[in-house]
Amino acid sequence: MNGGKWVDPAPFEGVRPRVPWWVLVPGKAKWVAALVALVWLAVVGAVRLVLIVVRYPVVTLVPASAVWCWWRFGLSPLILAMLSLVAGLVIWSGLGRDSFLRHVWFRLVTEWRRATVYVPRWRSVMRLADLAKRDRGREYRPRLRRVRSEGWRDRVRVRMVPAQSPEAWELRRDGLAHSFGARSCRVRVLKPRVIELDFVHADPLVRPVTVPALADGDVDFKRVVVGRTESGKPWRLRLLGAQVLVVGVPGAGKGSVLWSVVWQLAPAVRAGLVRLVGIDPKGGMELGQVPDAFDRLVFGNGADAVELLESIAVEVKERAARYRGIRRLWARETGEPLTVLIVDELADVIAYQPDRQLRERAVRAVQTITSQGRAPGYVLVGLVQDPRKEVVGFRHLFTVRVALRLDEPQQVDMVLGDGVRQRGAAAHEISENTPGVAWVKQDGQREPERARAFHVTDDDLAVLRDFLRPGEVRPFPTRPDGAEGVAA
Ligand SMILES: Nc1ncnc2c1ncn2[C@@H]1O[C@H](COP(=O)(O)OP(=O)(O)OP(=O)(O)O)[C@@H](O)[C@H]1O
Repeated sequence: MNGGKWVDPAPFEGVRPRVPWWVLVPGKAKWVAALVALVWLAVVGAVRLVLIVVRYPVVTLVPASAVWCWWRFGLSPLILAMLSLVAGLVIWSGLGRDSFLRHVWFRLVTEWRRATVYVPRWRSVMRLADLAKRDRGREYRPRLRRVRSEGWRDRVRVRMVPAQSPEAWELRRDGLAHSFGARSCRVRVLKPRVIELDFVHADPLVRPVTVPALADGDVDFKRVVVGRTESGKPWRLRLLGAQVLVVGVPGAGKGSVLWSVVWQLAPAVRAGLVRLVGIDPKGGMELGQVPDAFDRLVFGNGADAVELLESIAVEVKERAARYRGIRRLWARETGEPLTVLIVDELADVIAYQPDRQLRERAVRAVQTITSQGRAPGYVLVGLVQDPRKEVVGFRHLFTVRVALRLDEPQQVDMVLGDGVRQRGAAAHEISENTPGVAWVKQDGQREPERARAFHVTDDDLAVLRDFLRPGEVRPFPTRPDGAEGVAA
């Protein structure tokens, strides 16, 4: 009222207070919900803690035990315990270097590198490499999962963000390697959305691999050991049911792959289970070193070589016809030897032969052997320097491809197939100082493997010659009871 006159009050302009939704929940339910949330947080926290302790025991358990020991017993017992621990580790490293490295040293390096390299740099590298994405204000960043150091490489597991493909990582391999202080980086797919990055710090194949002792014994033709892979496992080369192409520039070590195969097959050759046939267009410089290993051997790339190829192609067809409907793959029960045809410098026979007719006959025979020889037990191991299409036009018929040192990156694609170089198979970067090192790709296996063939020295070849002396070679096993058919 103002002098008896009504004045409207000013409208209320205050902001109506907004209360969170849970304030409206009845009191009892609120307490129950809070309790459930607390228990949930405690469980998640405990699980995470256990995971951290299991994954990184050194940086968690050692300081925790030290603090407990100090608190419980005092400083002197702690120092004594530490000294005993160090002494124990030194003795362990002396007695069992490998187990010490695996269980102690590499674990330490793992935890050190995770804490000092990967965790601190991860976020910024992901952003700068364009591997983290933003959508409606939210950042999607690849998750850094388990890290495992093996001395020469760090294996870093990553969970990709949605809609990301491994190719996005393969394209950034070099940048990632530089960012994390590694010499190179390779990408492997583990399962959907999870990949593993190999950050390589050193080459574990710098030292030559010596051949094992020659001894009679069974040879598994699907897994013939011809060297060592970079993870320290035997390099197993499939021969049975495969055709093998070995490519490398001069001096890359093709000879060592060839002789590693012969070395491992030698007991089977002596037992008559394997028949080696060889063509050496270089006049016998290579295969002529152990001529007794071969059932038939031709030096040169002329008519003799072509006739040999044609006779093998005829055998392939004849054996395939006999096996048809009875067996799908050669086995020793057939009583017939597995035939391994080794052609050193295949291009000399099928591409560089100046006589067109001879060349075409050789190509036809080699194509027959590679395309039909798998089931009846005929394996071609072909070695070439130049993988171009004009030289080997039917590379796809070789199911196992070995790329030793090559000159150009394009040659790697030619030998190993498209996309394999992108995953890290850099055969063109193999050092001249490590002959025998190769990238191997087998059909049906996504990831290529890096390995080094045995170093078969002249002395080893002398041992091989001795082992395969003619007197020692037994006759090929005849078919059971001279039967025409083949046992199933
Ligand atoms: N696996 C290996 N480990 C260590 N040294 C090797 C290995 N393979 C080859 N070498 C060495 O590298 C050199 C060249 O090897 P090799 O003659 O086998 O190469 P290549 O590719 O067959 O060459 P070319 O095409 O000229 O015949 C040789 O001195 C050999 O001793």
